[in-house]
Amino acid sequence: MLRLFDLCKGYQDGNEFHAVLQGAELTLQRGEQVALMGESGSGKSTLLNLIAGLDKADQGEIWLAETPIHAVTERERTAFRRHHIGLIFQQFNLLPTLTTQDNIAFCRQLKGLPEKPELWRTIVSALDLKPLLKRYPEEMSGGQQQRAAIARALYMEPDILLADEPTGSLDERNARAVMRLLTGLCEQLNCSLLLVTHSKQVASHMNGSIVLKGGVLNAQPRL
Ligand SMILES: Nc1ncnc2c1ncn2[C@@H]1O[C@H](COP(=O)(O)OP(=O)(O)OP(=O)(O)O)[C@@H](O)[C@H]1O
Repeated sequence: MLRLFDLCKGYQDGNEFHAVLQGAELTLQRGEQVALMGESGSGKSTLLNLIAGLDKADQGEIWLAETPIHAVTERERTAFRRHHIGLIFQQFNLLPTLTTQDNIAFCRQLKGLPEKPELWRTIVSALDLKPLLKRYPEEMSGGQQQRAAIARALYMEPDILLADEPTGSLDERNARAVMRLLTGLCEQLNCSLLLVTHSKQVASHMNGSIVLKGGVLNAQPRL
């Protein structure tokens, strides 16, 4: 599903070039669920942004299924993202003018898929979003917005889900429930999951872990 070859990305910092990714390589099979770990500032969000096609690598290749994300135009990357990639980012990115209900439906509509009431009910109930469906993002707490963002990403039935600390704003009980839902639904939808976390407990829900260190990715033994 996802293959990364020799991925390099850095940022200019005044007169100095700060290398973040220095030849990162990864293969993620369809349906595989992997935790992406690494110290703060090691480049995990940078890596997700490149895979999502929101930023361009300096060097290397990103293949999602048969699409060379590194080589297509920005327009093609956007179209690919809408159809195939679910995103749960740290800033949630809910549309402020839409209610929770409309935010959750939004990405599925963009993809041109018809509604799927059974999947809707499963997601809304598992994430405990029913009482919040009519609320706008500004009327919700960080954890509630995070749950809405998770629902939106899952309801579009992506081929791959990129999640940046999706339980970071949740208490332990909610975090466990959300991880069960995320991993269970990804399995049901045969969706690959690459999930950034600092928590070994969260990582233990996944098939495996990789650690980003010194700009490269290293597979970790099973936790
Ligand atoms: N747009 C940018 N311009 C300059 N430097 C950047 C930019 N984005 C990220 N960086 C730098 O790249 C490095 C990696 O940042 P990134 O956010 O990917 O790390 P992270 O592993 O996701 O961190 P955290 O766990 O704290 O979220 C950091 O040193 C950061 O300051």
